[in-house]
Amino acid sequence: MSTGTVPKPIAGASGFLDDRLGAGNFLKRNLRKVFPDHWSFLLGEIALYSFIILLLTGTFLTFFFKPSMAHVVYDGSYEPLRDVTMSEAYASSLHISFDVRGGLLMRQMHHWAALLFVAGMMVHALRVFFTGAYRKPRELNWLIGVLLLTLALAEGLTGYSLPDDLLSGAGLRITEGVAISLPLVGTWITFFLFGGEYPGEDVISRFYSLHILLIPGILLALISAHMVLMWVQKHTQMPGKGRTNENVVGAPFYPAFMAKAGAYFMFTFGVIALLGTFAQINPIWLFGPYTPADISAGSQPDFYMGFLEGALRLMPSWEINFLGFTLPMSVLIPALVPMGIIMTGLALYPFLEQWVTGDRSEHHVADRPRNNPHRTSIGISAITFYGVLWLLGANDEISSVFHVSLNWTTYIGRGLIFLGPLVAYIVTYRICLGLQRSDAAVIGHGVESGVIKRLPHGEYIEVHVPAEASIEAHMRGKTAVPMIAGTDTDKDGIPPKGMRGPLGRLRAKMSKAYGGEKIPLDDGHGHGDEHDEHAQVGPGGDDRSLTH
Ligand code: HEM
Ligand code: HEM
Repeated sequence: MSTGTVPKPIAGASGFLDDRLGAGNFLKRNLRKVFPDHWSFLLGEIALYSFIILLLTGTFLTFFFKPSMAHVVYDGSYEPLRDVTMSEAYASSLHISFDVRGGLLMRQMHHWAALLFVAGMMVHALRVFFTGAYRKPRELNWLIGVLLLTLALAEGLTGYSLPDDLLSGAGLRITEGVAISLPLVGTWITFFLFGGEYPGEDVISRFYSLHILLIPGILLALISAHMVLMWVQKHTQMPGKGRTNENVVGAPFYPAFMAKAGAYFMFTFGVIALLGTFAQINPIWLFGPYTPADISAGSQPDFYMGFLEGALRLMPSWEINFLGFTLPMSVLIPALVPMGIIMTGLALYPFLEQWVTGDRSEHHVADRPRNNPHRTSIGISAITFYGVLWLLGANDEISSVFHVSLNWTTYIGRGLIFLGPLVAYIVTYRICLGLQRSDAAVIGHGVESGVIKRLPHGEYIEVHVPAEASIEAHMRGKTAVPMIAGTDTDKDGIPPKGMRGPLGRLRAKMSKAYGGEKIPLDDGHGHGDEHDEHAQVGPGGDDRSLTH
């Protein structure tokens, strides 16, 4: 949607392009495109800008990093490791850290940007999830997002394996353990990845190709597709005054949004530069080179790998021996199940929700999380599941800092992994309903004005006034969660098509539950409604009904 007259700079630029490419109208239309405004829409931008910084700092690192496992004797300026034999990869990472001007800053900025990239992406995905912004027509962009998240984890893993110090070696060792545990293809994959027996001489150069070429290339292509789709489909907007499924209320891309985005990029850059300057990250020189025989104490992966590490630590040591083959469930289950549950669950969610609700309409106004309590509870349950695994990834630290036995952290973790999501679901559900009731109370009774009034019979009440129009419009932007129509049986007792058989019955039940809770906004049964303190009285003292 475009607004107002075309500003001079756009007219100039579009005239120039029109004369040469005939693309003036395209530019005019798109530069005036309206973007809605909400703080949570900035989360995706954090991921975007961190990615740009990763490309810039990563390119700098490639000038000096040597992806080779050939042995060299270190003769750089870091005294404690002088004359130690190590791989060229490790020696070059030390060289970057101590002898290349600005090298350590670039390494640290690269690492911090990687953390911010994944963290930004995660909270962005949560924002999209909790507001239901993945619904039609944005399912494709959601799927691209899930792919981006998976690739980012692979990019991080290949990245922090590159320096070939003791810490990255510990990560590689786990990667090898997981790969070799795969039934049938495990040994082959491991030999392919490591170029023979672990650790071999090839893995760093292979990870290097993946890390600087293949994965960033795919990431770049997918991020571009993600942005184009977002542009074409338009952004969702939060409910509010005048906002409907048919319009977009906000500021035009040029100049308002562009200025904001530019400033926000600078801000992200500044934060990463400050972190890179002042907060040490991955001090590879502390632990020395990787040798398979050494075990590093206190080694922790980057935060985004913590959940897989936790899953490994949580799992009992089960294995199945069959016809001379061993299936190490203690590695296989933690490697495949959490990743499988979380990523597959994420990818399928929009389609499952569509199947359950039967809702095939387009949604351009986002939901407030409280207004879809089941979705919100499922999301918080998933976060709890992930969080327990993540915490368990650091159970050695928890054990030593809090002086509890390591075994107990594991036992408690094993209980929490089942119990935690359940409790989280119930609590979140109640909180959502409570928040809906409080909205209903505001709409039904207005907000406290601070004015105390004495009634003729002596009672004191606080006068309530209508909430600000914009707040009320925000609260009223609530659409009921649909249910499949006709879940009931017909006169012969036969359920409608698509609802027959065990799966159909399950679908009908889920549909009823998912769309079932209804707290009307004007139900007037907000908190403490029976008391007069909620009397609907205007500021002037007249009795005034606020029911709309
Ligand atoms: C074109 C893009 C990229 C290039 C050219 C690049 C290049 C590099 C190079 C050469 C290193 C080894 C340097 C060293 O460790 O001293 C490295 C390390 C690393 N990369 Fe990247 N990278 C890119 C993108 C990414 C992305 C998207 C991520 C994040 C998910 C990432 C995460 C990491 C991590 C965690 C390290 C370890 C840093 C450290 O040693 O502390 N990289 N990268
Ligand atoms: C490299 C990582 C990513 C980047 C750079 C990125 C960037 C963005 C940006 C800038 C927007 C528009 C502003 C906003 O809504 O925040 C957006 C929208 C969107 N993103 Fe992402 N995103 C990434 C990953 C993801 C992931 C992991 C998911 C989901 C699993 C996802 C799903 C979506 C969806 C569905 C929209 C449209 C939302 C709407 O219109 O309200 N994105 N993305």
